[in-house]
Amino acid sequence: MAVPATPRPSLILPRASSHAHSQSSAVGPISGRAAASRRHRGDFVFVVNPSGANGRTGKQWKQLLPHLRTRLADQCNICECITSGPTDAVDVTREAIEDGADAVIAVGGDGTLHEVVNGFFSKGNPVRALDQGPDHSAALGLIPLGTGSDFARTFGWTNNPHDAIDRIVRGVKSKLDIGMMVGPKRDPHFFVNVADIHLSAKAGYFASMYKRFGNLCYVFGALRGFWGHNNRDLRIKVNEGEWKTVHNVTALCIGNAKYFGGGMKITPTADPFSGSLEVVILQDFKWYDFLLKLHRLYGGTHLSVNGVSSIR
Ligand SMILES: Nc1ncnc2c1ncn2[C@@H]1O[C@H](COP(=O)(O)OP(=O)(O)OP(=O)(O)O)[C@@H](O)[C@H]1O
Repeated sequence: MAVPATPRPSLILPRASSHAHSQSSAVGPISGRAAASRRHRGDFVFVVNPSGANGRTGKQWKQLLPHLRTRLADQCNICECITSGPTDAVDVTREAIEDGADAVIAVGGDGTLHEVVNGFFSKGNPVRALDQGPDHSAALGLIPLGTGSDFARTFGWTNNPHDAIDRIVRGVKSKLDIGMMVGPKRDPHFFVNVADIHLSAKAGYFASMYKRFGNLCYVFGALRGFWGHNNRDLRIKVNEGEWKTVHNVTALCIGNAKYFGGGMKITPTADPFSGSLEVVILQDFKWYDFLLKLHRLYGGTHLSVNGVSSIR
């Protein structure tokens, strides 16, 4: 699917679902001071995870808020929502959009962003404002302040919140692909970065115990994940092809964007504006293979390593 190339988008509009279609109701760029006073002031909701980056997100947010208010004062009303625990950001986002928010901005890491993205949907459908016209849409935004903040890396963004505020003030928007996961009985679940199965999913789980070590938490999490890990045969089907068995799978990663694990460029050719996903499969990896090939993972040069394959 052709998507206009937009340099470094600051606010991004999720496509309605998967890669199938795009919303036509993108809001235009935020205009200058004079025009802003004549037209609707946007309501921007900042969903902040105070526990992100081992508690650093909450502290940074407190320092940032006065600056943010000054920078955005002319453009929008600012609403601050501090999450109370896991999954809270999903509900807060849904409520904000139903109440007519013009943008919901995740403040934190990839976990917070993931919850905010899922708040844009309910039972697989885009959430809509209750008393705005059908043309109204809410934008997704990000102030990356997490441990890994891996989604932001694909755009070359760092954890510098002042840069993020500059992007929000500039107000450039772009449509973004969103991946969709459908289980046998559950509502669809959406992802914007990398979805993964088996060892790397365990690594993400265990990494949460080592966040105090910064990005290294993902390396420690992976090594912990290898403890008692068995590579497994998986049956997979890609792009409406035939089902095939892939033997001794260590991890299977489906990338809409390039990075996970605190800077590992796991799906190096993924592009969230391309309309397609990249699938990378690691086969028959042991913990020592992971350590020996770690530099290749960080550099995104692992696709030529034995036991690694990529499908688009
Ligand atoms: N108030 C809270 N207390 C504890 N946990 C929370 C709270 N709010 C959100 N969370 C959970 O914290 C998880 C991790 O947060 P987040 O992703 O922002 O930071 P991080 O893990 O440091 O960053 P990254 O995922 O980029 O490495 C989220 O997935 C969310 O479920």
